[in-house]
Amino acid sequence: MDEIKKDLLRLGVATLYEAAGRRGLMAGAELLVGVPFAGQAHTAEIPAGDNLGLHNGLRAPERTGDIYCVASAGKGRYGVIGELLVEQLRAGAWQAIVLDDAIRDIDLLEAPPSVAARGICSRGTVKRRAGRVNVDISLGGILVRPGDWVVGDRDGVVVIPEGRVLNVLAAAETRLAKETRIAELVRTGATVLAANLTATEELAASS
Ligand SMILES: O=C([O-])CC(=O)C(=O)O
Ligand SMILES: [Mg+2]
Repeated sequence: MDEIKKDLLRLGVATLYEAAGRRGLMAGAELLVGVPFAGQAHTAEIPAGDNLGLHNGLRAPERTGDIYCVASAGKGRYGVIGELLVEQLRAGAWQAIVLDDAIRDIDLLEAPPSVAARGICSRGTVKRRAGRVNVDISLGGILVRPGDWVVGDRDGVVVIPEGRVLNVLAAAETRLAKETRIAELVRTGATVLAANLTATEELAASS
Protein backbone atom coordinates (compact mmCIF):
# COMPACT_ATOMS: atom_id res chain seq x y z
CA MET A 1 0.00 0.00 0.00
CA ASP A 2 2.78 2.39 0.96
CA GLU A 3 4.58 1.39 -2.24
CA ILE A 4 1.54 2.39 -4.32
CA LYS A 5 1.34 5.71 -2.49
CA LYS A 6 5.04 6.43 -3.07
CA ASP A 7 4.76 5.63 -6.78
CA LEU A 8 1.64 7.79 -7.20
CA LEU A 9 3.38 10.75 -5.56
CA ARG A 10 6.49 10.36 -7.70
CA LEU A 11 4.56 10.09 -10.98
CA GLY A 12 2.29 13.06 -10.27
CA VAL A 13 -1.15 14.15 -11.36
CA ALA A 14 -0.48 15.15 -14.99
CA THR A 15 1.25 11.86 -15.86
CA LEU A 16 -1.30 9.73 -13.98
CA TYR A 17 -4.20 11.50 -15.67
CA GLU A 18 -2.68 10.84 -19.11
CA ALA A 19 -1.88 7.24 -18.19
CA ALA A 20 -5.47 6.71 -17.02
CA GLY A 21 -6.69 7.52 -20.52
CA ARG A 22 -7.22 11.20 -19.75
CA ARG A 23 -9.83 10.40 -17.16
CA GLY A 24 -10.42 11.27 -13.52
CA LEU A 25 -9.21 14.86 -13.37
CA MET A 26 -11.41 16.90 -11.02
CA ALA A 27 -12.77 20.30 -11.95
CA GLY A 28 -12.58 22.87 -9.19
CA ALA A 29 -10.17 21.27 -6.75
CA GLU A 30 -6.86 23.06 -6.40
CA LEU A 31 -4.12 22.37 -3.84
CA LEU A 32 -4.44 25.46 -1.61
CA VAL A 33 -2.70 24.28 1.55
CA GLY A 34 0.13 21.81 2.14
CA VAL A 35 2.08 19.30 0.10
CA PRO A 36 1.19 16.75 -2.61
CA PHE A 37 -0.83 13.79 -1.34
CA ALA A 38 -1.85 10.27 -2.42
CA GLY A 39 -4.14 7.87 -0.64
CA GLN A 40 -7.52 6.18 -0.58
CA ALA A 41 -10.82 8.00 -0.37
CA HIS A 42 -13.29 8.26 2.44
CA THR A 43 -16.39 10.09 1.16
CA ALA A 44 -19.21 12.39 2.16
CA GLU A 45 -21.80 14.44 0.33
CA ILE A 46 -23.28 17.67 1.70
CA PRO A 47 -26.02 20.06 0.58
CA ALA A 48 -25.20 23.71 -0.24
CA GLY A 49 -24.37 25.79 2.82
CA ASP A 50 -24.57 22.95 5.37
CA ASN A 51 -21.52 21.10 6.64
CA LEU A 52 -23.15 18.73 9.17
CA GLY A 53 -22.54 15.78 6.81
CA LEU A 54 -18.83 16.65 6.74
CA HIS A 55 -18.72 16.51 10.55
CA ASN A 56 -20.65 13.22 10.53
CA GLY A 57 -18.24 11.66 8.05
CA LEU A 58 -15.32 12.38 10.37
CA ARG A 59 -16.98 10.25 13.04
CA ALA A 60 -18.00 7.42 10.70
CA PRO A 61 -16.73 4.11 12.11
CA GLU A 62 -16.24 2.65 8.62
CA ARG A 63 -13.45 5.02 7.51
CA THR A 64 -12.02 3.79 4.20
CA GLY A 65 -8.86 5.87 3.74
CA ASP A 66 -7.01 9.00 4.79
CA ILE A 67 -8.11 11.34 1.99
CA TYR A 68 -11.43 12.86 2.96
CA CYS A 69 -13.39 13.59 -0.23
CA VAL A 70 -16.41 15.84 0.27
CA ALA A 71 -18.82 16.64 -2.55
CA SER A 72 -20.67 19.88 -1.83
CA ALA A 73 -23.58 21.39 -3.70
CA GLY A 74 -22.29 24.86 -2.71
CA LYS A 75 -20.18 25.36 -5.87
CA GLY A 76 -17.63 27.62 -4.20
CA ARG A 77 -20.17 29.86 -2.47
CA TYR A 78 -19.47 28.59 1.09
CA GLY A 79 -16.36 28.25 3.20
CA VAL A 80 -17.24 24.76 4.46
CA ILE A 81 -14.04 24.18 6.42
CA GLY A 82 -11.65 26.47 8.23
CA GLU A 83 -9.16 26.55 11.06
CA LEU A 84 -11.25 24.44 13.45
CA LEU A 85 -12.12 21.59 11.13
CA VAL A 86 -8.56 21.48 9.82
CA GLU A 87 -7.42 21.12 13.43
CA GLN A 88 -9.83 18.19 13.90
CA LEU A 89 -8.62 16.58 10.65
CA ARG A 90 -5.04 16.87 11.89
CA ALA A 91 -5.98 15.24 15.20
CA GLY A 92 -7.62 12.42 13.24
CA ALA A 93 -4.45 11.83 11.17
CA TRP A 94 -6.10 12.65 7.84
CA GLN A 95 -3.55 13.16 5.07
CA ALA A 96 -5.75 15.49 3.00
CA ILE A 97 -9.23 16.83 2.41
CA VAL A 98 -10.57 17.41 -1.10
CA LEU A 99 -13.74 19.40 -1.66
CA ASP A 100 -15.42 21.12 -4.58
CA ASP A 101 -16.48 24.10 -2.48
CA ALA A 102 -14.57 26.91 -0.73
CA ILE A 103 -12.52 27.09 2.48
CA ARG A 104 -11.97 29.94 4.92
CA ASP A 105 -9.57 31.10 7.67
CA ILE A 106 -6.94 30.65 4.95
CA ASP A 107 -4.09 32.41 6.79
CA LEU A 108 -4.54 30.10 9.77
CA LEU A 109 -4.54 26.82 7.86
CA GLU A 110 -1.52 24.59 8.22
CA ALA A 111 -0.78 21.14 6.83
CA PRO A 112 -1.23 18.35 7.58
CA PRO A 113 -3.80 17.86 6.27
CA SER A 114 -3.23 19.16 2.76
CA VAL A 115 -6.33 20.96 1.50
CA ALA A 116 -7.57 20.93 -2.10
CA ALA A 117 -10.63 23.06 -2.75
CA ARG A 118 -12.34 25.34 -5.21
CA GLY A 119 -11.32 28.63 -3.65
CA ILE A 120 -11.67 30.86 -0.62
CA CYS A 121 -14.94 32.28 0.74
CA SER A 122 -15.78 33.63 4.20
CA ARG A 123 -19.50 32.79 3.93
CA GLY A 124 -20.13 30.12 6.57
CA THR A 125 -22.39 27.09 6.74
CA VAL A 126 -25.11 25.84 9.08
CA LYS A 127 -25.27 22.37 10.66
CA ARG A 128 -28.78 21.02 10.01
CA ARG A 129 -28.97 18.33 7.35
CA ALA A 130 -27.07 15.08 7.81
CA GLY A 131 -25.72 14.67 4.28
CA ARG A 132 -24.53 11.21 3.18
CA VAL A 133 -21.40 9.46 4.36
CA ASN A 134 -19.27 6.66 2.86
CA VAL A 135 -21.20 6.52 -0.42
CA ASP A 136 -20.28 6.97 -4.08
CA ILE A 137 -20.11 10.70 -4.77
CA SER A 138 -19.63 13.02 -7.73
CA LEU A 139 -16.77 15.36 -6.80
CA GLY A 140 -15.59 17.98 -9.26
CA GLY A 141 -17.48 16.09 -11.97
CA ILE A 142 -15.73 12.79 -11.20
CA LEU A 143 -17.19 9.64 -9.62
CA VAL A 144 -15.38 8.86 -6.36
CA ARG A 145 -16.06 5.59 -4.55
CA PRO A 146 -14.86 4.88 -1.03
CA GLY A 147 -11.42 3.24 -1.44
CA ASP A 148 -10.56 4.85 -4.80
CA TRP A 149 -7.06 6.33 -5.05
CA VAL A 150 -6.89 10.13 -4.97
CA VAL A 151 -3.73 12.03 -5.88
CA GLY A 152 -3.25 15.80 -5.59
CA ASP A 153 -0.43 18.16 -6.43
CA ARG A 154 -0.08 21.62 -7.97
CA ASP A 155 -1.33 20.23 -11.29
CA GLY A 156 -4.72 19.34 -9.77
CA VAL A 157 -6.45 16.30 -8.28
CA VAL A 158 -6.96 12.99 -10.10
CA VAL A 159 -9.06 9.99 -9.03
CA ILE A 160 -8.07 6.45 -10.02
CA PRO A 161 -10.59 3.64 -9.45
CA GLU A 162 -9.23 1.15 -6.90
CA GLY A 163 -9.30 -1.74 -9.38
CA ARG A 164 -7.36 0.17 -12.04
CA VAL A 165 -4.50 1.54 -9.99
CA LEU A 166 -1.85 -1.08 -10.89
CA ASN A 167 -2.60 -0.79 -14.63
CA VAL A 168 -2.51 3.01 -14.47
CA LEU A 169 0.81 2.90 -12.58
CA ALA A 170 2.33 0.65 -15.25
CA ALA A 171 1.13 2.92 -18.06
CA ALA A 172 2.41 5.97 -16.17
CA GLU A 173 5.90 4.42 -15.80
CA THR A 174 6.01 3.85 -19.57
CA ARG A 175 4.94 7.42 -20.19
CA LEU A 176 7.52 8.77 -17.76
CA ALA A 177 10.31 6.77 -19.44
CA LYS A 178 9.26 8.14 -22.83
CA GLU A 179 9.16 11.72 -21.57
CA THR A 180 12.58 11.32 -19.95
CA ARG A 181 13.92 10.19 -23.34
CA ILE A 182 12.22 13.11 -25.12
CA ALA A 183 13.77 15.58 -22.66
CA GLU A 184 17.19 14.03 -23.30
CA LEU A 185 16.78 14.50 -27.08
CA VAL A 186 15.50 18.08 -26.65
CA ARG A 187 18.58 18.93 -24.56
CA THR A 188 20.75 17.89 -27.52
CA GLY A 189 18.87 20.20 -29.91
CA ALA A 190 15.85 18.23 -31.17
CA THR A 191 12.41 19.86 -31.22
CA VAL A 192 9.78 18.35 -28.92
CA LEU A 193 7.81 17.10 -31.95
CA ALA A 194 10.83 15.44 -33.57
CA ALA A 195 11.97 13.96 -30.25
CA ASN A 196 8.47 12.60 -29.67
CA LEU A 197 8.58 10.76 -33.00
CA THR A 198 12.03 9.33 -32.27
CA ALA A 199 11.01 8.19 -28.78
CA THR A 200 7.82 6.59 -30.13
CA GLU A 201 9.82 4.68 -32.75
CA GLU A 202 12.39 3.54 -30.19
CA LEU A 203 9.65 2.34 -27.88
CA ALA A 204 7.94 0.40 -30.71
CA ALA A 205 11.28 -1.19 -31.69
CA SER A 206 12.03 -2.28 -28.13
CA SER A 207 8.63 -3.85 -27.42
O1 LIG B 1 -16.76 26.10 11.59
C1 LIG B 1 -17.02 25.91 10.42
O2 LIG B 1 -18.12 25.50 10.01
C2 LIG B 1 -15.98 26.22 9.37
C3 LIG B 1 -14.86 26.96 9.95
O3 LIG B 1 -14.78 28.18 9.86
C4 LIG B 1 -13.84 26.23 10.73
O4 LIG B 1 -13.76 25.00 10.64
O5 LIG B 1 -13.06 26.91 11.42
MG1 LIG C 1 -13.50 29.10 11.39
